Amino acid sequence: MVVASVTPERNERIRALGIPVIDLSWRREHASKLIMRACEEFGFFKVINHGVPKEVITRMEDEGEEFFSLPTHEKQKAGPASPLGYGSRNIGFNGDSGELEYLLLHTSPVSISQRAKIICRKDPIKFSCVVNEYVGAVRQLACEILEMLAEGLGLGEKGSFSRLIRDTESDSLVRLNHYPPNSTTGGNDITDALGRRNGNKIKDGKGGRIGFGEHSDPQILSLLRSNDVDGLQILSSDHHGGGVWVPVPADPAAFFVNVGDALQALSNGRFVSVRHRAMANSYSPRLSIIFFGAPPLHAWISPLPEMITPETPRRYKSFTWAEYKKAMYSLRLGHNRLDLFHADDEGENVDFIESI
Ligand SMILES: C=C1C[C@]23C[C@@]1(O)CC[C@H]2[C@@]12CC[C@H](O)[C@@](C)(C(=O)O1)[C@H]2[C@@H]3C(=O)O
Ligand SMILES: O=C(O)CCC(=O)C(=O)O
Ligand SMILES: [Fe+2]
Repeated sequence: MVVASVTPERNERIRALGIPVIDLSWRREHASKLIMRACEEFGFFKVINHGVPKEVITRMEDEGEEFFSLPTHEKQKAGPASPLGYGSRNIGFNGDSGELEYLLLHTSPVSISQRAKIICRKDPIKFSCVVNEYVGAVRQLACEILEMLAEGLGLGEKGSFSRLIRDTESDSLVRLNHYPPNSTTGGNDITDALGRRNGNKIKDGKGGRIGFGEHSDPQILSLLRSNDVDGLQILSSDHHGGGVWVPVPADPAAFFVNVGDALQALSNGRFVSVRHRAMANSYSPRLSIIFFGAPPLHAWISPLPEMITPETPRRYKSFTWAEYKKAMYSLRLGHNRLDLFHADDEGENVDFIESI
């Protein structure tokens, strides 16, 4: 059986490097070329002039702030996250934790309206409207970016990627992460489901508090936006197979775009899913909102035929999104779960999936 690899402990290196910035008001072919390059080299870039209205963002951020400012016992009514709902410190089901609390929601309007009744008892209809409006605008931005990537690859069908997250049965998620300030500065602590306070700080190699540990996003494309508090870092690989953590300065006017594992598989490895994490080392609370664009559960993820050539043979097996989710929820946050679906491990991922 194949066992997914966990990235080994690194002697951590942190370096300020330039992050690709794409201005969506540029000429389309120019922007598309730069987006392609960013997805090939880093799997990460920042977009400005993205067209998501400021008011839509502000309304969503206000709902998040209002929810996280509720007393703990009120927030806990929307939890524990399983995986959807309110979570505090615990991430997933396999022992990962971080210095944060969060709300994880499915983006289907039916699911949002059901959750809204518990998350926002005061005005669930307003909460649903605000989230639906945000999701609609950000999904549209994700689709535009995916269509530019399809054009950049010269695919006959520009909707090859975007149709998966436009689908009404798309399994896309939206997550609000709240990282409280460092408690030694007098900030408000968070408690986990058992009421434990954050006494045991989760540290990186340099004494920083890890808010959300190293991982890649499993979906197709993630769009992250945060308030003006820093914390996000991406792992940039050097040419010796090592990596360096690159801090990403906060920019509330921008969206940060992550290539996810599913896009790496669809593009046969041409686009790389970026490993990233969030530090919670600040004096101010950090609020991030992430849209994870995903296919429907029954959709097949398979390298597109155009991406398989004699020079670039098939790297990944075909799998459904449901199979991938099953594998990911059985693994830890930091696992390289796409490793389980390499084309050269004939039949082995099937054993793995059947055994979980
Ligand atoms: C530990 C886990 C949490 C996670 C599911 C997983 O088993 C491995 C991937 C994690 C992740 C990272 C990106 C997103 O925040 C997330 C919602 C996702 O789709 O995969 C989380 C999962 C989660 O928190 O439920
Ligand atoms: O909150 C952040 O900045 C990053 C969180 C993240 O990577 C995630 O929720 O998948
Ligand atoms: Fe992430």
